[in-house]
Amino acid sequence: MFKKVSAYIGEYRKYTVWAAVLMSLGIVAHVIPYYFLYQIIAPLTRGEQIDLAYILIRVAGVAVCEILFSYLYVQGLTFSHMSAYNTLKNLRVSLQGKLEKQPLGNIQGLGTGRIKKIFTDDIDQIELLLAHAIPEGIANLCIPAVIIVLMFVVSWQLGLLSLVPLIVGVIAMSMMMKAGMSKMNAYYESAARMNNTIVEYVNGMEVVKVFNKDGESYRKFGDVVRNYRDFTIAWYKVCWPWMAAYSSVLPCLALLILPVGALMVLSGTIALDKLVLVLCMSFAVGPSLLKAMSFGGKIPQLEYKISELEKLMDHPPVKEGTAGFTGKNRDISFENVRFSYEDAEVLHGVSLSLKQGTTTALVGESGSGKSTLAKLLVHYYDLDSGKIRIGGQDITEMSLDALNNQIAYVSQEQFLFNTTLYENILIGKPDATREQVLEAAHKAQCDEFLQRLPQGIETQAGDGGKQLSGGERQRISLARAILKDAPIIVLDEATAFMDPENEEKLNQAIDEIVRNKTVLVIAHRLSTVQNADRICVMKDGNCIAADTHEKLLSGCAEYKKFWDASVSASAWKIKEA
Ligand SMILES: Nc1ncnc2c1ncn2[C@@H]1O[C@H](COP(=O)(O)OP(=O)(O)OP(=O)(O)O)[C@@H](O)[C@H]1O
Repeated sequence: MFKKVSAYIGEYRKYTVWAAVLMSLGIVAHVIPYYFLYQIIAPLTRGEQIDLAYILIRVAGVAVCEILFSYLYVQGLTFSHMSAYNTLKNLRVSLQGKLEKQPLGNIQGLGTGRIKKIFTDDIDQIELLLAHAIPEGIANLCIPAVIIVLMFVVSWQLGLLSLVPLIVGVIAMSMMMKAGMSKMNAYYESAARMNNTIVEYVNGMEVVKVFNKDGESYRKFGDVVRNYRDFTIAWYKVCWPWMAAYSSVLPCLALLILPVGALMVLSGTIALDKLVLVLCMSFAVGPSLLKAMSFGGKIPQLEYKISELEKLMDHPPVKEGTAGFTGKNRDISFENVRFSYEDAEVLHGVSLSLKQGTTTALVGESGSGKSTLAKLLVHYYDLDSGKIRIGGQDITEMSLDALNNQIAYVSQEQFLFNTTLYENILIGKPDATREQVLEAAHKAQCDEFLQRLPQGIETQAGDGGKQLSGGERQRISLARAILKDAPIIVLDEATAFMDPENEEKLNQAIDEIVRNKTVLVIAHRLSTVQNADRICVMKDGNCIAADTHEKLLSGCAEYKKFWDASVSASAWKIKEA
């Protein structure tokens, strides 16, 4: 576990070592006062006289040691926290990099709540390991070990006795870990379910309010919260008795040493001042051990969290090459593409070619695989078999960055980041000038609503872009794609939220963006794609025909059926009463 985490410490490893050294020295400073106390008490037990100066010097010694302890401990904590928080930063950055390269399905499969929990809460818990458990735990274990050795030197019998609470404490702690482990996975699974459900509930609040006020979603919410409560209590219940056992046994070393030591003094086995020395030392053992043990109890939880993190990090990324784009042009070919989500194959050997500078439309029933084909082109997933090439180059040979530079993808889900609309458009080309951003917004027909907004393009998009309407979000996404000016454009239902007037405007803008580009467009309304150079008809995960609108009308019954349906739908009128 430490090995895995320490891989992310990097140059801050030495800070963790320094932290352990400083904290150990701090604890030595914390233990020495017990020797000063012994120096005050021991002469009294021997009936010797001590003066005020003798006592004051030792009291001053105690004060200096405690100040030194505080100083060293704080310095140690400073080092350990610098190391810990830099490691957390490295972990988060690395996790983000790895997530970006994973198939989208893995990420979506885990659920937003769970990923959020791993990114924030679970990684934060590693702070406990690096900033406290390792340096403080080591310090708090080393000192009792040294003291117990010293006890053996003073009196092997009392040294042996000091091991009794230690052994009982370690047994209680390991029993607690064993019992806790059996409940821990269920507890964390339930925590992950609760997180996912809460995120789902908040995202779907609108639907819940309209359709489901007393229904399934509220029930599901209540169920996961109750479930989490039950697992938490069950977990604590099995741990508490053992926790109580080691918490009460470890600090009571003096209670054992005093009666046994008294008997030894009476039998002449040990001098009284030696017993006092061992007693004084025993006061320093309990608190340190208790602290070290408290970290021990957290280790299985950390192990679980780190393994969850690893699962996320170690999942194979999509196959990515290292080459840049070396295709000879921007022709695109899908060659016998097969693809499955989990075990269900949804594309069964699709072959399709798109000529550079032409527009190809994908049409077909809902669920026929249009969006999936588009997502495969932008390499969100690896294929089961087959190839996708751009200009003859297999997309798996090029780096994701290189592929990304070739394609602007406007998907069905128009996600905007919670920053200004300007910043949202700028994502398309981070080094663009303000004029270029405004120009892109203008081309995407954003002017009309930007003028309405009090802060125009500097308006905040809100959480996920919720401040804007669906159509407005779509236009901002298009502006992003226009700014990117990539040679290949993928438009997935790009005009889905448009009213007829806006759709007309947007189609003009799209005509302008797509000029001289290789375009793959998905649209349900056939009227929007009838002028495409080629239309590919998808059915049940197959491309059953690919041709021009006219040729398909006469040669493809499935397309004719779609076309007739779309013509009759556009002729629908709501009857006046
Ligand atoms: N993330 C996913 N996990 C599992 N199955 C999925 C996933 N996304 C899509 N599918 C399934 O794959 C099939 C193809 O879906 P896809 O979204 O590509 O169809 P589509 O033709 O674009 O549909 P629509 O026109 O409704 O958007 C469907 O059966 C769908 O249920």
